Amino acid sequence: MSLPAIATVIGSGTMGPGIAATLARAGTQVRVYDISDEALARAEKSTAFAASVLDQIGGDSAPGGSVSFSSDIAVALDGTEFVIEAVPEKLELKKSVLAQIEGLVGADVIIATNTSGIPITTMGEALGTPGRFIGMHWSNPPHLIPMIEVIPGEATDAAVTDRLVEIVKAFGYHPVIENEIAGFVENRVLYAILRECVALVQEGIVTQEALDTCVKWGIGYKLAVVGPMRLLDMAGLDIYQSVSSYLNKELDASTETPSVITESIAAGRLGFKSGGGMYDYAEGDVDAKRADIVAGLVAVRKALSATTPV
Ligand SMILES: NC(=O)c1ccc[n+]([C@@H]2O[C@H](COP(=O)([O-])OP(=O)(O)OC[C@H]3O[C@@H](n4cnc5c(N)ncnc54)[C@H](O)[C@@H]3O)[C@@H](O)[C@H]2O)c1
Ligand SMILES: Cc1ncc(C=O)c(C(=O)O)c1O
Repeated sequence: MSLPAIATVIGSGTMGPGIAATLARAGTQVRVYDISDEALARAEKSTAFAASVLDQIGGDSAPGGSVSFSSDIAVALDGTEFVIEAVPEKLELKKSVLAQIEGLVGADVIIATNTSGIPITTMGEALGTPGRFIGMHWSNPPHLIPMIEVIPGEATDAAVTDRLVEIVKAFGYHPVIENEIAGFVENRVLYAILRECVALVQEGIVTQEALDTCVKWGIGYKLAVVGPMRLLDMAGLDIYQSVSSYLNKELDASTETPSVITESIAAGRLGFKSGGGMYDYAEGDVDAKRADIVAGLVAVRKALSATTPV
């Protein structure tokens, strides 16, 4: 199982640095490109931080890996074997970036996208050679969550899917191959959970602190160890039938983004990145919370690696 010798990450915001650090630790020379010099400067720091977190997890660090940063896309793509696009989730922007990439790389270079759920076939329309294009959906934070959704579009060559699975396994992550569907699998499940959680808080059924406690120490902890399909076996399918027969029709089924979210965004409250969102954060609180989350994820990942994969 071999990794690409040289890979390029296009877009160095929330996701790019952790992706770069993960591939570099496995031995790949990673080039990171962004249109924003400020984003590149921030990414240098967050890539170094992600690398230090990977040291905490332990495991092998392959020789030869490195990360370099460039504001010149031609430099970042020169000689590359594998490209991961991680620019904002806007279809037209992604299409134009993909076309730009295609014009600068060799015909055999795989182009992957980290889209959270835009159909791969739709994005692939931007390319003259869509057979080389595939979804590679990392979960945030990408250097800590060792699962990647692999989503071929209608035009993706089977050999490209096979090669991506090989690459994912080579850096020690679990590849999950899926048929194409909007939102893919992980975000369909996550957004079903988030829709119900936000509705319960917005309707005043529960405070957000109590909701977070319930999910973290209840289903969150449990689902980290037992997947939903096996949880059904653990609970009993008859129990699921009884409860779902009266509960499913009560669950939130709204199709719009809830007002508690749109009003927060309108007020400039986006979460950690703006210093406030669902919660308020005083000076230093965001860094402390991020450190707490990283420590928890490192500990849980170590514990889970001693259990069966499914
Ligand atoms: N944030 C998450 O939790 C998460 C998780 C999984 C997947 N994703 C997906 O990954 C992708 C990136 O998300 P993110 O959260 O890192 O976004 P982000 O907004 O944090 O970062 C995007 C970066 O792309 C750069 N950029 C914009 N236009 C560009 C261009 N033309 N060329 C190069 N760089 C450009 C921006 O300057 C920015 O630094 C999106 O498709 C998103 O849906 C995000
Ligand atoms: C809220 C939210 N939306 C999308 C994604 C990934 O595409 C994530 C994540 O990876 O955690 C997320 O939390």
